This record gives sequence, structure tokens and C-alpha cells, in this order.
Amino acid sequence: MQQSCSLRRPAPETSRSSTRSLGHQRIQNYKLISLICRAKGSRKAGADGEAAPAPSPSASASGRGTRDGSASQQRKPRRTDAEPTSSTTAAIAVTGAPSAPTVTASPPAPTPAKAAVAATGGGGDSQQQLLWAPDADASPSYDPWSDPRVLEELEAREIPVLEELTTAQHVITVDNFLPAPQAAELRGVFDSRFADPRACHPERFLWDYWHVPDQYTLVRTQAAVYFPDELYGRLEEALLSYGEAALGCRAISPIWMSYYVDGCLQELHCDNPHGPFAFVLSLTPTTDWSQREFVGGETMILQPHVLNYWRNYDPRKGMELQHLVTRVPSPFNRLTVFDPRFPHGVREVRGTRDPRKGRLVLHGWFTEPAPFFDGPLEAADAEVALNEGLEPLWEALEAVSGLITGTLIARVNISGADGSVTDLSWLADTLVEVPNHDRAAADAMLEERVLPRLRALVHNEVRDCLMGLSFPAAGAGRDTKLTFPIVFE
Ligand SMILES: O=C(O)CCC(=O)C(=O)O
Ligand SMILES: [Fe+2]
Repeated sequence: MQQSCSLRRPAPETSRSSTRSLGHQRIQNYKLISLICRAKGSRKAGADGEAAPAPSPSASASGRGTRDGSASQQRKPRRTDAEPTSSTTAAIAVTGAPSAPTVTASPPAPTPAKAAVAATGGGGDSQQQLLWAPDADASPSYDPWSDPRVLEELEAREIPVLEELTTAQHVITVDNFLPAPQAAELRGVFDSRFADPRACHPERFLWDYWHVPDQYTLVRTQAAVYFPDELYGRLEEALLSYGEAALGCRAISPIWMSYYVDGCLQELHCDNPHGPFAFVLSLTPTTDWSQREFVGGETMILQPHVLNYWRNYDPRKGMELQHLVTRVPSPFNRLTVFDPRFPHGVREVRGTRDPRKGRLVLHGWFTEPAPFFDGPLEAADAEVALNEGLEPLWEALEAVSGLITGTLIARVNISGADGSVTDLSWLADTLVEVPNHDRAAADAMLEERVLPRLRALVHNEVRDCLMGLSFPAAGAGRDTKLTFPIVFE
């Protein structure tokens, strides 16, 4: 959805003592500008100060662009004003949440290989589980890297086959996202304001009936304006904490709240510039989606194989909506996180005209993927080691420039005792090989090279580089976590 307007409140200034942000100004100083790998020949991100996906026009006016580097050093994750393959892998995962998450989806088990990979994903304290991998029937796709003839030939030519180290995840759901009383309180505000349709009070008039013909029809407001400050603050904090811990994103866009009654919908669209991850937190009044008092209302997201349709085309198979679109229900207190580059929308709601019975969601984007340290190692002390250590990675990634797009976020553990990197986990991976890949394949053929498996190449380069970094030992002897996002435009 386009953010045509935004309301700002100052970013909260209280900081988590153990969390330090490099901040965007600092990123330029640290030369981490190469975080964004652009297509060959285009300018490098950061050359003119932009170090993250482009925000919407309204965002650049008042958001990231105004961020002060020095002040942001100690700032905790924050809200910004910033307004989704060729990958043949996709997954719905359910992540651990503060209040005993429940897994409601039970799609087919993943293949052993994918499951093994996913078990190492999710990093940090989160307990990310891969619940769904593409169904071979629904998304027929040929993977040369598991074709025994290809593997045999490569082996004969002594060409190593790189393994993917993570599974791409384009949709994540977290049930019971907020502590139950907090979710109930938010819902309670909405219910109380609509309780008596004849009562007239200022809060009734906070809503915008948003109708863009053939595209969006819904009723929306800004959550920061709608909710009492304290309640809004806790909501924002919960989303910021999740974004930082699970996605390496240190900010969120202003939170929209929208309700959908009969006829409301969002037609397919893509939110490419708004941030690497979209979120939808449902306040729809039922935890059992089948008990809702309307039909429709699911988030619908085009399946990866559809975006690669001809490559996977099978003349013997027809397809219906369920094979083309993933429909994600929004039961009460479910957080859905998805890759907003994928064409997506909201299925038309039918059956109720009462706001209290309709679909109600809080939504926006996680933004500002940026490196940050959590622990005793000071960013300033790590600067030189980080810059020098990353040089070979940027050189290696030049090779995939323009051939891959998406976000890869790793978190490493830095030993407090000797500054070595002892462990790496993957927080998020939305990397997708782009069709330029065909051109690269042709080039490789002409040069008698074998084009590597690009996602795997990136994973391996990032892992090898990060695991090889060496930092100064931290005084306190305690370990430090470095969260490290790489955005490929
Ligand atoms: O409400 C949803 O499920 C999706 C929202 C969305 O795509 C948007 O606001 O751009
Ligand atoms: Fe959207």
C-alpha cells in the first residue's frame, strides 16, 4: 500500500543499555556502504548517503534522511517514516513469541534437507521452525543442483557444488504475538469507541475511508493517533523488539490500523521501496479464523513459482487459486511478516458492515536493516577490524551484482575472551536469483565456466568472511553479538 501521508512522533530516546547501533551516518564512515550491492555499472549505494532500500517520497522528506549519526549511536531501535522468485524455495515459518506461541498451520513437512537448514535458522533466542516448504505438486520446479546427472558431471570435472546454508523465507507467522492482555487492551479501545453507534465523540472521526478505484478500499487510521500514548508505545516497542531480534531491522514505519467491512480489499500490489519486510498484526475478533463473521480477509501472496511461471510450466497440470496464491488468515493476535516485493493483497471481505465484526489489522514495514552490536564490544573498537575484514566479501559479492536480490541477515557471536567469531546463525533470507541469471549463464557457457548456485555462493561467502573476522577482545570478557544485514537491490 502506498503511504500517502505519515504522522511523526519523536523517536523514543530511552535506550537499551546493551544495544548499540552503528547508525546510518556511521555506516558511511565504516564503509559499510557496500551493504547494498547494485547492478553492475550503477552507482554504489551510500555514495550519496543512502544505505538502505529507498523510502517513499514522504519518508525521504522526514525520515531516514534526517537521522543524526552521532545521536543514533546509542539509540535503540526506532520507528521511521519510511513507507516483495526466481528462488524456488519459500517457507511459512512460525517463530517463538513472548506469550507461548501456538502453531496453527500444519502444512506438509519439509524435505529433510530443507528442514535441517531451517533448524539452524532463526538465530538468537528465537525458535524458528520451518513448517512449510513448496509442495512439489503445487510448484513444479527443476533444480539442476539436485539432478544426479549434473552432480555427476561436476564431480567428474572436480567442480565443488556449494550448498545453500539457509532456506529463503518469504512469509513468517507468529501466533500470540503480543502478551494476551496487551492485545486485548488494543482491541478494547477499538470496541469501546464503536460501542454505541449513536454516541458522538472526537475519536469517532479519526478514520479515513481510503478508496483508490480498482486497487484499495479500506478504512484506515494512524495507530499513533488512535491509541493512548502509553498503549501505543508498548505496541511499537513489541514490534521494534521483534524486528531487531528476528529480522535485524532497527526501525519500523508508522503503524497503520485498518478495518475491512463488506467490500473492503486490497488488490495485488508490491511495496518494494517501503522496507524489506511487511508486517500485519491482527486484532480481528477471533483466534479461530473459521469463526469470523465474514468471508475473505486473508492476506494473499503470489507464490514464488508463479513468478517463475514458464520455468516451471507443466502442460499436464492445471492450477487454481490455491496453487497460485498463498492465503494467510489473520486470526486475533497473529503477526504475519512477509516479503513485500511479492505481489500481494487482501482478499475482499464480504458479509459484515459492522466494524466490530470485520477484519482489523495493524500494519506497516520493518525498515533500516543495519549492522549493530549487542554486548560489551564497542562499535568504535570494532571499526577497523570490521572494515578490513569485510573487504574480501565486497569483492566476492561484486560477482553476483545484479544477479541476486533480497536481504540476508546473519548474526555472529564474538568471543569476549579473544575477539574471534565463534558462531553464526541466519536470521532472515529473502534472496532471489533474478532472470539476468540467464545472461550470466550464457556468459559462463561461452567462457567455459560453470555458473555457481548463486544463493549458495552468497551464503558461503558471507559465512566464510564473517567467521574469519577477528575483533579486539572485549574488556569484560563477555561475548558480543553482531547482527549483520546485507541488502541486494
Ligand atoms: O493487511 C494485509 O494483510 C496486507 C496489508 C498490505 O499489503 C499493505 O498495507 O500494503
Ligand atoms: Fe502491501
